[in-house]
Amino acid sequence: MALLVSSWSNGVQSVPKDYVMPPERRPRDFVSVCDEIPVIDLQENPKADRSDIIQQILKACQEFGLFQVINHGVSEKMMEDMRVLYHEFFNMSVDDKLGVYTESFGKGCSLYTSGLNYAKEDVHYWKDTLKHPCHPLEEHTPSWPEKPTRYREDVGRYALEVRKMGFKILDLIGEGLGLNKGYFNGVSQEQAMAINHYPPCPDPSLAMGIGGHTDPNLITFLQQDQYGLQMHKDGKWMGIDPIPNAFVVNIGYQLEIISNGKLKSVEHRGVTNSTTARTSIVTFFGPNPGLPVVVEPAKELVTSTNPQMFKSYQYNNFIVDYMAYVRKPLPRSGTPLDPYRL
Ligand SMILES: O=C(O)CCC(=O)C(=O)O
Ligand SMILES: [Fe+2]
Repeated sequence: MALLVSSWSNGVQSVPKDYVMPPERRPRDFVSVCDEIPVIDLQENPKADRSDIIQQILKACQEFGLFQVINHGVSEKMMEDMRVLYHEFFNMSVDDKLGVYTESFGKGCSLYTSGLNYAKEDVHYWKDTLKHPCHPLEEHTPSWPEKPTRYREDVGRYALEVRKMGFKILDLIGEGLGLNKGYFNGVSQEQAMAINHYPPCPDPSLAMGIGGHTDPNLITFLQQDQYGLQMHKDGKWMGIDPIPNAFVVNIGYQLEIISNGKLKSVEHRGVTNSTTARTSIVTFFGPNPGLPVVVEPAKELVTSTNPQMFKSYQYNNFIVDYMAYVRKPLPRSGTPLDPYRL
């Protein structure tokens, strides 16, 4: 438990040496917040009908692999309740957190620190994460934290609301790509949450909250309370403006493959700051990583002028390869998509 950054970092004056990133992995240059990242209003009105919204989403997924949504249907009250709940969670006593604490990332519900393999890392990330599966709820809520006492009920309701929003957005993407309605149902049975907590860091220029990575799943929805998220585009890191009550939506590897390369997955990372703790509440949709779900470019998108770009494969195998890739020491060559290209 002593390992959790939130349990030892309060008041530290300097970054401990096993958290000081080598120069090439530091946040480096000042990164400005990018105001080109699309903010899409999901509420249909006379000015923005469904086909307008679909076009905006597709364009954003092709150019950026990431966008923000507002008027998405998840109530502001519920988003605020989540912020308060997780603030309380990460400020609980060590004893209260012990029930879900694990030495490293694992299956089921776990509270762990840094990256996916603390023991084997040469340098650690300035982050603690609580993560757990969410669907179906009845199967997973018994493994969730018991404290704060409202945790299971409130997070359960949030997970259902985010699920509705998620499928609404997937339907819009599917319609825009010309896929059969419900195409994504078979590749989005898994819904999981990761709540990342980045305590204030005495020198954010030396440390990293979460290193650059691309999500392996289908699509990700992120709620954030402070600046810290950055995306990599055209060789540069760009900051993402935290808009109150918006969700950041980013494309994962599976959606890039299913769209036969039309939609782009996006590399992103999280930096720390010296004054305020930051918490991101992240929901991942994707195939079940424990099952041999077949993923491949949608047949509708493969034509003689648009030949198939990726192989057909089983998602459980993809995840094994992805985990092996992210556990390799840096710098790594290639990307986890390379072995799947045709
Ligand atoms: O905390 C953030 O802003 C990024 C989190 C993230 O990328 C992830 O959990 O996959
Ligand atoms: Fe991510």
